[in-house]
Amino acid sequence: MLLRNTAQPQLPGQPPGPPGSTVDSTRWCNRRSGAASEPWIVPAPDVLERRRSKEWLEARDMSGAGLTVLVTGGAGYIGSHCTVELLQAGYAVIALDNFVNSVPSAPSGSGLPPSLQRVQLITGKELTFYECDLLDKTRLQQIFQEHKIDCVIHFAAIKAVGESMQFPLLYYKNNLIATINLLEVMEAHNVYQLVFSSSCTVYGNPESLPITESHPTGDVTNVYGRTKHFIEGMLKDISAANSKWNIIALRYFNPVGAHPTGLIGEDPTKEFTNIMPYMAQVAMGNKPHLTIFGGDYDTVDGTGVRDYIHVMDLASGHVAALSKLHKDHQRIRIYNLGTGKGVSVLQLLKIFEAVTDTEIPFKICSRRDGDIVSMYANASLAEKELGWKSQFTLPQMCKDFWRWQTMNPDGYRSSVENSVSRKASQNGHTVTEHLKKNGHSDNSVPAKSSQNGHHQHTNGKIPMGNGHS
Ligand SMILES: CC(=O)N[C@H]1[C@@H](OP(=O)(O)OP(=O)(O)OC[C@H]2O[C@@H](n3ccc(=O)[nH]c3=O)[C@H](O)[C@@H]2O)O[C@H](CO)[C@H](O)[C@@H]1O
Repeated sequence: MLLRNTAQPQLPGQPPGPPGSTVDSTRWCNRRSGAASEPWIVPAPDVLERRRSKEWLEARDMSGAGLTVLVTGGAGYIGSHCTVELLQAGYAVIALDNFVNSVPSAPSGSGLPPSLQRVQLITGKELTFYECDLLDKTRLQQIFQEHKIDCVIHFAAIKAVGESMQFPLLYYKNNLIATINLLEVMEAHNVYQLVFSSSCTVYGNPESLPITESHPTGDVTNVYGRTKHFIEGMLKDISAANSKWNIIALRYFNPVGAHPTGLIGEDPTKEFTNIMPYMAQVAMGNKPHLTIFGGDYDTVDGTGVRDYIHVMDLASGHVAALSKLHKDHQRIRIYNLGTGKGVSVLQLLKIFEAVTDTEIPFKICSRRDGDIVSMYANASLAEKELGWKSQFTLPQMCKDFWRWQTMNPDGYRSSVENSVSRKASQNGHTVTEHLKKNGHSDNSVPAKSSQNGHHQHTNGKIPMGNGHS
C-alpha cells in the first residue's frame, strides 16, 4: 500500500506525528506489507566511530590540531559532512557558503545555516561561518585578512549536469572564476595547501575498468565535468609555475549516504536527479516510481554501473589528504576516492529495498543522454599514499541515507532548536543545561552582521535564549 506523508512537522529523529507520538514509519512510507514496524531511532553520535575498525580508530588522524582550514561550500552536502571530520581531527574550521545549493541561515537566527548548526551538535565543537560568494573577491580577501588560514578545501561549485548544458556560461563563471579568485587570494596571503573537490566525470567514457588516476581525462560528456577538468589543468599549471603550491585533487565517484546520526544529509535546493535521493522519494511515496535509464547496457543486468561511496568515507578522505599535505610537499597529486566496487542500478535498488524494508516500483526506460555505461574506481593509490580506504558498505550507505530522509522528510526545515529541545527534555534538562552538559558554553556570541551585510557566526557558539534558526 502506498501512503503519502501527511504528517505534521516533526522533530528530527522522531517519526511523523505530533512530538512524542508513537506513530511509526509504516504510516508514511512505501513499506513492504506485513513487515514488522520499527521506528527509526536516533543513533548515538559515536555510532560512526563504532562502525570503524579498531585499527582505524587507533590510527586516527589528529593532524589538524592547532591548524585552521577554510572550507568553501561548507554548508553543502559534502562540505558539511567533511566539516564533521575536520572538527573531530582537531582543525579550527572557517566555512563559507553562498547558499546556491544549500539551505540558508534563517534571517533571525544565529547566522549559522542549519546544516552547520547540526555539525556543531554532532561534534560538540564550534566553527566559524561566513556567507560569502567566491565571485566577491573583496569579501574573500577580508576573510583571509581576518584569520590566519593554514589550508583550504574547495568544495564550492554548481554541479547539476543537465543545468550545465543549458547554462554553460553560468557554470564557467561560477566554477572557474570563483576558483581563480580563491587561488589568487590564497597566493596573496601565502596559503598554498589546497584540497580540490574533483570528480570521476573528468574521465569521460572509460577505456578500461577499474579506473586508475592515469586513465586519460578530458573527453568529458558535459559542461559541469569540463569545469572540473579545466580547474585540474589550472592547478597543474600553477603548481608548475610556483613550487610553493601543495595541492591534492580528489576525484570522487558517486557520493551517497548521510551522517549516521541522521542529523545531516543531502538537502539540495535545486531539483535532484541523482539516483539515491530519487529512489528515497519513491520509497517515501512522494514519487510513483523510479525511472531506470537504460536496461540494455552491457552490464550484469543491463542497467548502468557506478561506484557508490559513503559521504563519510569521502569526508575522511579529505582529512587524509590534508594530513598528507602537512607532511609532504608534492606540488600536485591526484587521487580517486571510491570503493572499487561497481554496482548496477537494479542491484542498488534491491539493497535499498532490503535494508529500508520498502518497495520501490520502477520502470525501465530509454538511456539518459550523456550517461556512462560503467564506472568504478581503482582507489589503491589513495590507500597506498594517503593511508585511506573506504569503510562503509552499500547497505550502510542506504540505511544512513534512509535514516536522514525519514528523520527529515522536509530536509533542514525541521529546526535544530527542536532537536536540542527534544534531547534536553528527554534527559530532564533545560536546553541550556543540555548544551552545557554536551560541551557548549552558555556564553553565546550572536552572529554579527558585517559591513556588507554578510553574517558571521563568531566561534560558532549556539546562542540560547534567542532561539535557533
Ligand atoms: C556524467 C556525470 O557527470 N555524472 C555526474 C553524476 O553521476 P551519475 O550520472 O553517475 O549519477 P546519478 O546518480 O545521476 O546516476 C547513477 C546511475 O543511476 C541511473 N539513474 C539515475 C537517476 C534515475 O532517476 N534513474 C537512473 O536509472 C543513471 O543512469 C546511472 O546509471 O552525478 C555524480 C554526483 O553524484 C557526479 O557529479 C557525476 O560526475
